[in-house]
Amino acid sequence: MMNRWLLPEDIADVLPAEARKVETLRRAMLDLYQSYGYELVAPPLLEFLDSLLTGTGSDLNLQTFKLVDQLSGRTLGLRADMTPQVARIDAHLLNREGVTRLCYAGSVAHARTPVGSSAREELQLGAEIYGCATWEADVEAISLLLKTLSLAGLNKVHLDLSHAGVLVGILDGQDIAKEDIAAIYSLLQSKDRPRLALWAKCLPTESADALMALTELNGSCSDVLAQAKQVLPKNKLIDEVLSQLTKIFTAASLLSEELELSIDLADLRGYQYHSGVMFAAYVDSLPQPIARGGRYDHVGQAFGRSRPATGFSIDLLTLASLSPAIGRKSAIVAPWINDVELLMKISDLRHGGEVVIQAMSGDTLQTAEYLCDRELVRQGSLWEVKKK
Ligand SMILES: N[C@@H](Cc1c[nH]c[nH+]1)C(=O)O
Repeated sequence: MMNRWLLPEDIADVLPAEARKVETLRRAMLDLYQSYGYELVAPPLLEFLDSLLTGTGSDLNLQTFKLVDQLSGRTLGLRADMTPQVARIDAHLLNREGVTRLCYAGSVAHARTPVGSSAREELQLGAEIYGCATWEADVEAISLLLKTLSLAGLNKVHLDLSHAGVLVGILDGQDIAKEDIAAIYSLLQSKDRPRLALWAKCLPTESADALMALTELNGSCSDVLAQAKQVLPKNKLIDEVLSQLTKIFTAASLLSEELELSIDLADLRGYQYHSGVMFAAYVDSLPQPIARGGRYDHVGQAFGRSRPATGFSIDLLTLASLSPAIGRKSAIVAPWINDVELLMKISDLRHGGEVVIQAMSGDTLQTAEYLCDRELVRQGSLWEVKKK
């Protein structure tokens, strides 16, 4: 007989001790974001596909599960990323003029398992800043990301900076179709030098050389920035890209002593909606980035209001799996009998923060999360806590 509880590939249950860890981290992070003035939002799990994907690229479309709405007959998308939804909330619903800080935590699903991962469902946690076009917002996002990792016990972090505008700057002034730019972008993402060289042949020498040089522009920030100034074309867009990267690198290097910073100008791992500085954070024992973020100034525009935007997101399930274990909470065992004194005592203890488990008949109290090291025993007419 078919196993009825077989789960789809790369979809899994989260069992008690792990689920508690995830929830403890979720609460800690949302409190942290609140202490910085971020407001919590909760966009829906499902939306009409066209609005869910407004202002994003084909990469997010490929990642999105689709289903038919029985009420409207229209196609719905199950979100694969909450960032564009939060941009919609800022652009459309809040309609504020100044800087808006929003945070969120919710499930997202990927139609295809992301490279290097073994899960198609994530508990995405993130923080986004709208209405600030300058480096302070990017640095605040990076700083909050580092605090998030540190609160989860991960202090040794490597941050790779990149910029979605480099390619635009290299191809500036060339008559190249949008689809061709997307094709070059994905070759850069996969660092496919031979096929890039074929594309480069169609470009003027300066752009062709810069495109090929891009795949080598990675390493320590100051070296890469100095080299980039020499090999990339000299135009306004490239100047802007390099000056933004310099500002962010300088400010980020002051954030933590344990932070290692590097630049990889061909590391275009972000989604196609990213438009400016992008970053990816790496920790030991995970080959793929633990968190990603960056600028996406054009998503709000697609919702009718152009707003500068930057932020980061991280999968809480992955974060919890790398975070040191939380010790088992100790608990008090009480009998399940009709006794008003006992019920009052239990209520007081729970109110005071203790875990009290009332053992039912035949209950062997096998819990992954609680260590039952004390019990409630009757002393005359009173109930007292004694060591087991
Ligand atoms: N949601 C993006 C990261 C991001 C958040 N904000 C800006 N960028 C991702 O999953 O790659």
